[in-house]
Amino acid sequence: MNKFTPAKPAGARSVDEITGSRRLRRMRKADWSRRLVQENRLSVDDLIWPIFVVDGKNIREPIAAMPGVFRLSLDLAVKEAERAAKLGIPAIATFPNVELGLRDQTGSHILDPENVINRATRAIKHAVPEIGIITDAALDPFTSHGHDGILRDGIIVNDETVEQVTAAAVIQAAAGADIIAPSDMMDGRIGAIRDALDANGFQDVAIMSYATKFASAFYGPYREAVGTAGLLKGDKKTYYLDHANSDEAVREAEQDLTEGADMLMVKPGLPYLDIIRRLKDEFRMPTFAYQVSGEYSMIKAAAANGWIDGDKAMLESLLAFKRAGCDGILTYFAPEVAAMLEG
Ligand SMILES: NCC(=O)CCC(=O)O
Ligand SMILES: [Mg+2]
Repeated sequence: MNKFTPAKPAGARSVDEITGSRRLRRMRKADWSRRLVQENRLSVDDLIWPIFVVDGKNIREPIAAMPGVFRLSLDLAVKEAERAAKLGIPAIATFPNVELGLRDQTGSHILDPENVINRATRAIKHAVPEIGIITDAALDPFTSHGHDGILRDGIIVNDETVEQVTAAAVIQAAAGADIIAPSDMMDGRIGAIRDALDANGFQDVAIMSYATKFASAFYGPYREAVGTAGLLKGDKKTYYLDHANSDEAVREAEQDLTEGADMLMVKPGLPYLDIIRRLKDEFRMPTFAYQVSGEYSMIKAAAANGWIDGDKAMLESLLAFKRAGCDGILTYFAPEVAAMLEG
C-alpha cells in the first residue's frame, strides 16, 4: 500500500492565525456553559396533543401504524384530557374515526351536534374546563371518499364545501370548542368561518388556520387512524399545496390572515422548517407546526429497531420547531415529552 503524507503548505498558518483566535468551541466546553448560551427551549407550554376519538365505552384501540397512539372512547378521552391538563399541556386537538355507515358523499354527519367530535368537546369541557379544545372542521373523516371537500363529478367543489365547513365550525363552537382549525384548504373558508362565528356570538372563538397544508406522503398513518386509508381515491393535489412551493405558501398564509386567522399552522412539520421560518419572519404571528403521523411513526419505528435513540430524536425534532420560529407544536409525542420535561 502506498503511503501518502500530505504536505504542509509553506508557511502554514496556525489555527489561531486562521481563526483570529475566535474559537467557537469555547462556550461548548461544559454543560453549564452550553446551558447558559442555549438559544431555544422546549416547554410543556409549547405542546398541543392531537387525540383520536370513537363512539363506545372503555375503548382503547391501538393504531398499528402509530405505536403508542390509540383511538379512545369518550370516557377514556376525558381521562386522557385530565392527564394532559395535569401535565400542563395547554390544549388538545380532537379527530374522529366515524363509523362507516355515517359517512356519505358530502360528509353531512359533520353537521350533527351529537356527532362524536361535538360530544367529545362537551364531555372534555365539562370535566376539564382548564384545557383548550381545538377542533378540525374538515370533512375527510365524514365523507365516504375520504376527501376534505364535497366531491361532484370528480371535482372537489370549493364554495359548497366552504358552506358545509362553516356550518360545522359554528356547531363545534356551540359545543364548546375554543379554537376552530379548518384543515381543508378551500379558498375563502377562513373569512366565511370568522363571519359565521361572529354572527352567532362566538367572537372569542379563535381560528388556527391550517394555512399551509402540503400534499404529503407523511399523512399515511393518520389515514389509518381516522379510517380513510381504504376510502380515499386519487390524491389531494387540487387543494393541498404542492410541496415544491414556498412563495405560494406565503400567499396562502397572507390570505388567511387577511380573512381573519388568529394563528397559522404549517403541516407537515419537520420537512417544512423553511416554510415555518419564512412565515414567522414575514408575518410575526403565532405560528404552529403539525408534526404529523408519518413523522411520529418514523421516529418510533427507527427507535423500535434500535437504529436511533427515540427519546433524543423526539426532543431534537421538537426543539427544531422552536428554532425555526414555532410558538407551539401539534405532536402525538405531547404526553410523553410533557412527562419528560416535568421529570
Ligand atoms: N387534519 C389533521 C391531519 O390531517 C393530521 C395528519 C397526520 O397526523 O398525519
Ligand atoms: Mg387558502
